[in-house]
Amino acid sequence: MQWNSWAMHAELGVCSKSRTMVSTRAFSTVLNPRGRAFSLSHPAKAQSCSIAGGRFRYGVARISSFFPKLMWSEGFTIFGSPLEHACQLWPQDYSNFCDVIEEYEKEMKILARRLMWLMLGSLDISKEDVKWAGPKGDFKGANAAIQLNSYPACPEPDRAMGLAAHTDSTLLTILYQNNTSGLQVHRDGSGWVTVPPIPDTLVVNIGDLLHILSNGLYPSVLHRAMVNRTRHRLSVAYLYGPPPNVQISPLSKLVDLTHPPLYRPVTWTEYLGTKAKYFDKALSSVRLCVPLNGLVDVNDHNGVEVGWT
Ligand SMILES: O=C(O)CCC(=O)C(=O)O
Ligand SMILES: [Fe+2]
Repeated sequence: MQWNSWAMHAELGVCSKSRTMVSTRAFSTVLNPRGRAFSLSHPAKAQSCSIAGGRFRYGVARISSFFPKLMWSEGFTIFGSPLEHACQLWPQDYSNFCDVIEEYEKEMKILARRLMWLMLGSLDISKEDVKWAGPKGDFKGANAAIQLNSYPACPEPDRAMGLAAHTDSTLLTILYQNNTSGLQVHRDGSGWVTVPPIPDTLVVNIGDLLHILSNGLYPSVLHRAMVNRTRHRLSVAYLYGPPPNVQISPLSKLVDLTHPPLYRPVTWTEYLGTKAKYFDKALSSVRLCVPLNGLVDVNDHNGVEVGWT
């Protein structure tokens, strides 16, 4: 199978079961501006920053600290079960939110594993080649988080940015967008390309860890989110990564004399720390040598301006 390496539209009919479509539709209820998460009062959202040791995080994008201006967005990050926080945010009625998140998480985990093996299989990588995937190749120890993003309508969309250009620190990210455009990916030669929402379709973005694992054969995708003058945009990112303390390095089958390992081994935990410190220079900070084709990492943005005016 030929994969488009910058972003893939994963047709749900092919890659998953119809239950995932139910889940994505249910998001309209739990995320709708007049519905749930983002309609909470500011104190309630702020409170969710501080409960239960950061398993549920509300706030501005983590990458905000690298930019002088605030981004036009807010987000909830959910690690593991949302139950404890949802109980506190909606004491009378938390089960719908939890049910949708938990069902979605279950479906995404299955889809992420399938996508991993489709992509690795295309490189001739089999279960024996990825020890940390486990004897059954089910990536049992894999870790994931769900990131709910909200981009309110913006009166001056040309002067604001929803989410500035970045690559994800994941193996892959499976993205659901509501019916409002905003996601753009960067392609060499073409510049910023809009990835419009297509009903019942998810977008798959390659993250930095798959870039490392594939020794650059699956380059991570530089992407950003624009805002809209009249429409409130919502997106849900399923951030999929390896077990936090497993060393990720270029797979030995992909390395030889003419294809030396381009990156040193790094754990997800370590890489997240590196990203928090170096942001767009994170991937090159773990690079061992320049690829023979001379191309630098997309994460270095190939000279692309990551800010906005
Ligand atoms: O909202 C989007 O389309 C992009 C979200 C994103 O890039 C992220 O959550 O990392
Ligand atoms: Fe992202």
